[in-house]
Amino acid sequence: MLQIINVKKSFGGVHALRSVDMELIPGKLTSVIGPNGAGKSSLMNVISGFTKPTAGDVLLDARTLLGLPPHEMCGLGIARTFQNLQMFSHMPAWEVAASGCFRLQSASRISDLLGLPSSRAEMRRSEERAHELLDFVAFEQAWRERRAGDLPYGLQRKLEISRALATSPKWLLLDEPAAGLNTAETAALGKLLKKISSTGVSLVLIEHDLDLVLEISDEVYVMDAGSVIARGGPAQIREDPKVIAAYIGADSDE
Ligand SMILES: Nc1ncnc2c1ncn2[C@@H]1O[C@H](COP(=O)(O)OP(=O)(O)OP(=O)(O)O)[C@@H](O)[C@H]1O
Repeated sequence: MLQIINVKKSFGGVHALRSVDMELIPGKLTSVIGPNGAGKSSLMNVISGFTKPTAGDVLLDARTLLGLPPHEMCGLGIARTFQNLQMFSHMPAWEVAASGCFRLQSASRISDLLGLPSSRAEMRRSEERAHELLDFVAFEQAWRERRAGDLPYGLQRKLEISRALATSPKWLLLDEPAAGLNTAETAALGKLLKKISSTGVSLVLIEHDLDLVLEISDEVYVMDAGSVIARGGPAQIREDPKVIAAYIGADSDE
């Protein structure tokens, strides 16, 4: 179980997270929604170790994740996606997916540098695995040699998901994967997330798109102004007056 215990995060006088508690159940698709400024990204950054909370703890199976370097988070089976692929923009798409495979490799740095056979075999395996994952996310063959930075939004999102899946995560944290997608792309994304969930990966979706979240989630947390204001299944959340006031009300003001 992934537990968020009494987590607070302040930036100067701004309280991005005010004592947040969550219990995320393995094997489920859990979403966190909320209006702009609710604290969703801050929460994602705390869970994934990107930023330290001002107070509180994040536990995976009763072990703290705070202060762990990225490779240890990865070793524990935690992966996250980012909203943009800036750091990979110059690489061909298939190579971005393959880059996620490297934690699984056993060839040493030295053999990498010297281009020795063990390393070359690992590279080939990574490439094969990358293409399997790109097939899994339905990333069209014709785009696989293109630079990641030149891809349309929808394909960038699929690529980012395949890169994260390449680490064989137990937990996959997704940072607003529907941002910038049109209706058809969002529907396809929903199907893909359900498919990933059905393979046993625990998904945590930070998302702005209420319809998507209510369609695909097993459990939903609703945040507003740094606090959790509701938790429940989609049907319960849809009817919750606090959610309607905070989230749908805020949306209709935009
Ligand atoms: N690095 C930062 N420095 C200062 N304030 C920050 C920082 N990051 C977030 N905040 C503030 O914390 C609050 C919560 O922001 P956060 O980005 O976590 O919300 P969000 O729910 O992800 O919003 P959005 O949907 O707009 O991305 C906001 O008031 C924001 O301005």
